[in-house]
Amino acid sequence: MDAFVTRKKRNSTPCDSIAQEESTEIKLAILSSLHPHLEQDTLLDILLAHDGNVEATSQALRTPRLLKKPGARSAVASQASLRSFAVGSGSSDPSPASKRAKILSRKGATLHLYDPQDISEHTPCTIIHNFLPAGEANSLLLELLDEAKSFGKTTFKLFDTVVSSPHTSGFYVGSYHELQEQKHEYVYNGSRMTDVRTLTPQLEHVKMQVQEAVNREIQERIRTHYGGKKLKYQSPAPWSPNAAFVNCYNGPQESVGWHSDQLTYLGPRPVIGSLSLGVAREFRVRRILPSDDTTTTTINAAADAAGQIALHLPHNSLLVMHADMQEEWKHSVSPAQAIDPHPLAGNRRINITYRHYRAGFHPRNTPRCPCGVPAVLRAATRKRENWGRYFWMCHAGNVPGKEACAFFRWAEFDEDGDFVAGEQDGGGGNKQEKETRWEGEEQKEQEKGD
Ligand SMILES: O=C(O)CCC(=O)C(=O)O
Ligand SMILES: [Fe+2]
Repeated sequence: MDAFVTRKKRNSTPCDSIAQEESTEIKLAILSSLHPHLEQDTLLDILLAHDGNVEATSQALRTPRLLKKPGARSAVASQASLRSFAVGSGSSDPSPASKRAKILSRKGATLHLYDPQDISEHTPCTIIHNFLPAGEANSLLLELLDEAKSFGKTTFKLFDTVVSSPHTSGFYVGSYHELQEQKHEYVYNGSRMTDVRTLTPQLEHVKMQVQEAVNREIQERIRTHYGGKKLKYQSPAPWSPNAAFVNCYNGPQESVGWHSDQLTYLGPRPVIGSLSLGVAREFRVRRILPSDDTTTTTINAAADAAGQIALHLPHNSLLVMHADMQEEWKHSVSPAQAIDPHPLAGNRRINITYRHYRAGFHPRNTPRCPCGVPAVLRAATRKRENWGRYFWMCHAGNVPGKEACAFFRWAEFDEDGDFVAGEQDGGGGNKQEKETRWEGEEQKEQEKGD
């Protein structure tokens, strides 16, 4: 960890401000892995109180009397239903929507939403309770509890520290051919996946039901939230999942920290169908706020943490994360103080995220950086002027024994989120020359914007 904490700042590159934003997430990931029983908000508060110093924060957490009192602590606001609030309020403000917006904008508060209509109105998600016939949900739960016995924790390298996710997971694809491709061509956090499985007949069967429901919800979302037109870069093709990540959270302390799902293989504006089984847990979402101040990373992080919304995901609920989710919001499953055991699962929660890996984003089609590791696709969220743009960057920093290089390239897509002609870069050719040219151009572009 020392290497990370005392890491020297690199020379200014186009992705420096992005790296700074990332560093708060990384610090939180390290702290989460060292103190898995603590909520991300608490870790963030204490990290801020220790000026962003991970080592001091971790030391203080090991010795509670050393804790600096954070200046502004997160409040927790519980609101069973925004609708009942709006109806019951005697305020002179005529618009229920503006009343809701006021509650939602309360900085530092966590708002608990249960009602599907509230969730759909105020988050980029929709929820369907009692999604599968009860017997089918139970049978899938039992099968996946059994599968989960052999799941592992995802570990990844963050500078000199190997961090492992505080839950276990398994990855499933549709065919043996896809399984081989996943093992030998795809790269996650700089490593290859060794445990890839084929979808069980039950996972396949449920996939078809999820597919139908998600496509219906996408159309509804377009009608009710996007003014009748799909989002720019959202794929116009029907959503057809071809992979599933299955997560197992064994006990109240198992969790997943704040993140957005990787866009690298899903492409921009992806939609994800997420089915929860077993113990009910809290799924939190918060908006990503752009910030134009590159010097106060920790303050930005605090602003970022404002206005969390907690959704409750009971057994047999399908959550659709819509196309406005990954680029504009982050999500997490926070550790719970207490849970209600489930009759079949005990303390365990199973979550299946069905995803569509786009053929155009197969690693053979996407840029590789000079270190030979496929580049990672990210949405620019740091600076207001770059909002809505995407970039490819080196992910070698997460490969054990490799240093990240300075590779950075803005990504360009057509209206439907496919690469524009000439952008594809899987075939080699004048790759090095092209990359150097791109980097130079983007450096200039960035300087103009600063
Ligand atoms: O467990 C969940 O509900 C969410 C899991 C998740 O965010 C993920 O797998 O990326
Ligand atoms: Fe996720």
